[in-house]
Amino acid sequence: MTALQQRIGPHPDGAHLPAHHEQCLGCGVDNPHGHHLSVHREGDLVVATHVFDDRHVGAPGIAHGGAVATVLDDLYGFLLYLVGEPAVTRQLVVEYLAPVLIGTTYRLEARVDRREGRKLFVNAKVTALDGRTAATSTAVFVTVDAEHFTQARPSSAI
Ligand SMILES: CCCCCCCCCCCCCC(=O)SCCNC(=O)CCNC(=O)[C@H](O)C(C)(C)COP(=O)(O)OP(=O)(O)OC[C@H]1O[C@@H](n2cnc3c(N)ncnc32)[C@H](O)[C@@H]1OP(=O)(O)O
Repeated sequence: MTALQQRIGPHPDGAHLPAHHEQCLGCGVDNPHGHHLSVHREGDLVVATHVFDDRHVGAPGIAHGGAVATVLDDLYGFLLYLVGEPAVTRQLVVEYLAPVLIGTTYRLEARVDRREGRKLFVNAKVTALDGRTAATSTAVFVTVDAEHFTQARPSSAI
């Protein structure tokens, strides 16, 4: 069984979901520049509690918009464990409703809205603990076969 197949699951409700791989910018524990996202399943949602730190600053004290997009993109990547098929981002849209503050705890959640053939229409939001939504997002992922991930270099990482 490949590492990719092992990650497909199934993953029961409440389960912690495994990182895409150790070096993943979003969730890999061995990436020193990464966000070290820790994600679990809540029903049809994938959820993370996340704090952006000084490595991800844009304007002083505020998370860089690209860092927020990175984390959302990676969070969507955990929905694939629920879908049970690999897919990649074709389109990513982020609405920045309020500054995402460095050193502040946010709840991130994502879900699959609908599927049309190979296309997965997904959405997400970033919410402060006081309930205010700082960002919302939609994305289109397209399912791919395992060979998609071996184009860049031979690897069994994912
Ligand atoms: C389960 C376990 C998973 C394990 C985890 C895995 C690792 C995950 C890591 C996660 C890390 C985080 C995530 C990352 O960072 S993923 C990394 C960033 N993303 C990429 O590198 C993807 C690069 N792009 C590609 O490789 C190709 O373009 C793909 C493979 C995506 C599609 O090229 P392909 O030639 O195969 O397909 P197609 O061009 O015919 O298009 C297919 C369909 O899509 C429709 N379409 C196109 N655009 C749009 C749009 N904007 N709105 C709505 N629909 C759109 C299009 O009309 C067509 O529809 P239809 O005609 O079929 O009806």
